[in-house]
Amino acid sequence: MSSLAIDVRGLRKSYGDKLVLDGIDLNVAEGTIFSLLGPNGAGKTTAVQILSTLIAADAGEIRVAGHDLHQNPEEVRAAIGVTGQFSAVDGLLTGRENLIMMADLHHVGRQVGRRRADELLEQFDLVEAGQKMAMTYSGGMKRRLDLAMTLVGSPRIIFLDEPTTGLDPRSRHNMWLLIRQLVADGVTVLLTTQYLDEADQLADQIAVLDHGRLVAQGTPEQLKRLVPGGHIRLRFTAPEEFALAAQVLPSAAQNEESLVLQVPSDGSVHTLRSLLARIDDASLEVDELTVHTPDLDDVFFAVTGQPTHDTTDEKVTSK
Ligand SMILES: Nc1ncnc2c1ncn2[C@@H]1O[C@H](COP(=O)(O)OP(=O)(O)OP(=O)(O)O)[C@@H](O)[C@H]1O
Repeated sequence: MSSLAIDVRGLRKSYGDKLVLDGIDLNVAEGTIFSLLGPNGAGKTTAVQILSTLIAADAGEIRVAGHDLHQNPEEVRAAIGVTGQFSAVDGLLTGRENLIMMADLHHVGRQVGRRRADELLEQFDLVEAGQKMAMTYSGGMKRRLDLAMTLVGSPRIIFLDEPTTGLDPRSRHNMWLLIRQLVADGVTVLLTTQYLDEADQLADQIAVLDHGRLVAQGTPEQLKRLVPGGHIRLRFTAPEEFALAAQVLPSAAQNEESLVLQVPSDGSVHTLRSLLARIDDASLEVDELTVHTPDLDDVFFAVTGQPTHDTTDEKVTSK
């Protein structure tokens, strides 16, 4: 038995002329969280659908839970759970009934099924809600129930396809706690997400998928090292101070509207000191100075050449 929960080599998939996965390799170690990160349409869902036996690949060697996916799809299915973007929750059933229905599908037996349903309602903070119809649930509750339903069959590997898309910050945070708990209990999680902070928060390993190709792979820290430095952000109140600073610091990216300069920086104290010296020498009145270490947004930009959709920073143009 290998210690890889998922081992993929040369996975390819096209829809007609459209190449969706262009020969990707993935190694997911048992008991870890692996995040497939990419923008809309990158091929994340397609990869999950293939790995969970829902659709067939055109090419590639794939082992999931130690089983060859082509030769032993039944064994793979028995070892995995999938929570997709489209919920399996039946709105006309109560939360508890949904869980019991799932237990029946897994043939776990009546008593065991009911006990498991109650344990999961407890674990997912749905004890009270468990008696109510799922159609009355909030988005966060529905996602929790959906994940709980995935766990009824005690899978060793769980595929979570964008588990927090559309959730408010608190519900996202709750979901993260639950996902971490699953891994602490020994489950392996393959998680797709468009959210850099989610991959950063949860993943042991991240693979960045763009147009069907893996453009970067590593731990969050390794990926951040791809973008040395980050920047120091200087904000001014007076336009003339901003203009003067732009002359003194020609390497800085400028945003004239918000009077902000971004000076590239390797994050070292030395660089910060020399910047402060230049500011002092030119007697610049800086309203605010902040140091930004690189985050996954920077990585994403560096490896795909495009910003992520949820970048909230003001627009800063390079000179
Ligand atoms: N059944 C299909 N037939 C034709 N094209 C498809 C089909 N399913 C997906 N595609 C295309 O394959 C590409 C990858 O889609 P996929 O859903 O895997 O991306 P994704 O990274 O999961 O994006 P999202 O975040 O929007 O779910 C897209 O261009 C999509 O339009």
